[in-house]
Amino acid sequence: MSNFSSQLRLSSSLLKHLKHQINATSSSTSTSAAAAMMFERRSFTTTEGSRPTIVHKRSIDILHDPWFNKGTAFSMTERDRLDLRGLLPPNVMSSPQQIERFMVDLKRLEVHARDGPSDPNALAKWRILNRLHDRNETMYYKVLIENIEEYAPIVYTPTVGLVCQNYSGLFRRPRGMYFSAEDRGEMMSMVYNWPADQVDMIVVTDGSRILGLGDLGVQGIGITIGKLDLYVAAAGINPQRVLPVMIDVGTNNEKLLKDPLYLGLQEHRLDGEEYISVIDEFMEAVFTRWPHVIVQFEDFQSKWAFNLLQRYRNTYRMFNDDVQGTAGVAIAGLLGAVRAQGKPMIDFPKQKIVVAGAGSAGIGVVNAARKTMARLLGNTESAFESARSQFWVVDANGLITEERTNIDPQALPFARKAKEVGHQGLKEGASLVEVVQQIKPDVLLGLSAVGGLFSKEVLEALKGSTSTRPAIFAMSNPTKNAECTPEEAFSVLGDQLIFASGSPFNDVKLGGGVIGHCNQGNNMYLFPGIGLGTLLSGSRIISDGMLQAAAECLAAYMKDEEVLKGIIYPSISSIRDITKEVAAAVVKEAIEEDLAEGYRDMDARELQKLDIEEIKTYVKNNMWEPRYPTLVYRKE
Ligand SMILES: NC(=O)C1=CN([C@@H]2O[C@H](COP(=O)(O)OP(=O)(O)OC[C@H]3O[C@@H](n4cnc5c(N)ncnc54)[C@H](O)[C@@H]3O)[C@@H](O)[C@H]2O)C=CC1
Ligand SMILES: CC(=O)C(=O)O
Ligand SMILES: [Mg+2]
Repeated sequence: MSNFSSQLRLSSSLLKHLKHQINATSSSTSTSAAAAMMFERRSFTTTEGSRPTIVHKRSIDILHDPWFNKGTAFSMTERDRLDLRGLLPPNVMSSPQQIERFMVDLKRLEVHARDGPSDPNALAKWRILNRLHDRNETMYYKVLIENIEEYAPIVYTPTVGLVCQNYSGLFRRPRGMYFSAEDRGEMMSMVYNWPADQVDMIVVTDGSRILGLGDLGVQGIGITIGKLDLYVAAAGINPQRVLPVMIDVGTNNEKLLKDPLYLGLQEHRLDGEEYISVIDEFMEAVFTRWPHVIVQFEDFQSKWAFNLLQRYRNTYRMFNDDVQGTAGVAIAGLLGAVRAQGKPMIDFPKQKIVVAGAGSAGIGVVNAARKTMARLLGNTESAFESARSQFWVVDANGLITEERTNIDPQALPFARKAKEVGHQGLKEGASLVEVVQQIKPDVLLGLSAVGGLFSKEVLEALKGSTSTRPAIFAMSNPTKNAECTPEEAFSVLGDQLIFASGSPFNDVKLGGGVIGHCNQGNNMYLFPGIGLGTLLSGSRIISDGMLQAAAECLAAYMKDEEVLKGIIYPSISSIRDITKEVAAAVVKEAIEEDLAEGYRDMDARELQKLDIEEIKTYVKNNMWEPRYPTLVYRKE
């Protein structure tokens, strides 16, 4: 017998012996010394029969202790008793249900792997990374930062979409906080269940529109985790100071409402004043505990995205990523498309832009693009008014005109006059292909969540574009929801096309050594810098000027020679550098607008003295790096 296997046999017989001792004699005086030591190490005492187990830890420490953790099976009274409220999804599961959920997920793995976006092993890779995240945060972020190009598509779009769709099955250890409609009146105390005294960045969702996948209810927590992974990897926000939040106000997804293994509240979504009061309570609670936190709203259905943004943006440090982050990234790309035509920036207000999708993202983009055009034309009222006529917005019911009944107030400023579009050979509800045929736009931008919307017919129609380099932004996520693929687009429109997509695709080889570049037009190039810049400036709010500065910085990041090749966004491998630049631009603007109140030792007056290079150094020095700190033990 080898030395190793004899040791194994010895230790297994010792284990058997210990087990026997523990089972047989937990109340007996003859409990073995070894078993007693084991009890002591685990810091609990146990008693026989149905008497409770005494634990000497609470809250997150219990969830992280495999000996005590019951996961979703903690009853509501236990959750209250042990300060666990908010640290678990709201639906209490029985032990057999937990096991069923685990088994269903285990069996589904192969199916999901086949279902995966572009990488058949994407979900398996996510699981491996997630387990590392649970075990060793520093190492996890080191791996992510050093391999960001390879793993951003796993922790973020597209795989994060698949993760959200299957979150009830994938859920193992909780991450982040859950506030549910059942917690009304309790949130102010619940926030103290979170173990960190300092939180810099919260990403919150209500799960109502996750990427282009619709209402995923409580499972939407996955997107907040993915976004915060980028905050750490790209912006160097300390991972101990980020908090993903899910506000579960129910779901209108009928499949989830009927799924016995669903982890969220199984009731229809709250609406109206009831809904607003939950979000108000959440905002008040988090800003009471962490007055300097920044809250990023993510993937709220459009009606609430705009409403909540208006409600909070002048009182709290918050922004809506889908409305404001996406707009900035689109502006940078649209300006890039002008440069790629060899034209000066002042030509931007002449661009004809057709937008498919009038939700939070589409309307956010047209609003910001209109303001940018107006600014380039002198920022007058008439410039703002005339810029409106550069946009044709098409939604599920076709071209939006003033003849539309029940028009969404957000879309109203972009509703075309019936007479005007009549002259263009169009009418209310005209189809996308008709609009493209008649308008011959410079840019076709998709934020519709409809995969394949830019059909062959639409792409053929774009061949009539009056631009020398027409541009397509197929920005919907995840991959399956992209309005078209780069292969489809380049095959019809040829090598002069400028192409960007929301989720990553490979470049296209067009023959003769020519490359059709696929840019990733995703708000990930801005939101980390907006958050970091706001944090380090200590700005009270996030102003339009700060968002504009971020977008202009991203646009200016690209060199002429890249842009002329059709490369309008940076490679994701430089996301940490671009984020530093964006954050510095945001800090500078906050200082100029007199909003900056300072951060830690850098007070408002010190900030005022910094030039842009010094601001960049200040930003860089405040970005967290994944290095192991030296640890020292001290007795309590
Ligand atoms: N690349 C990026 O950085 C970002 C991408 N997005 C993507 O944008 C998409 C939309 O997001 P939201 O605006 O919040 O969603 P939403 O659901 O509020 O809006 C979707 C819009 O598309 C319209 N639509 C549906 N079918 C259509 C059709 N056949 N033709 C034209 N329009 C159609 C709807 O009427 C609606 O106006 C999602 O897929 C999301 O992933 C959102 C934010 C950032
Ligand atoms: C990228 C993003 O925020 C979205 O697709 O919703
Ligand atoms: Mg989003």
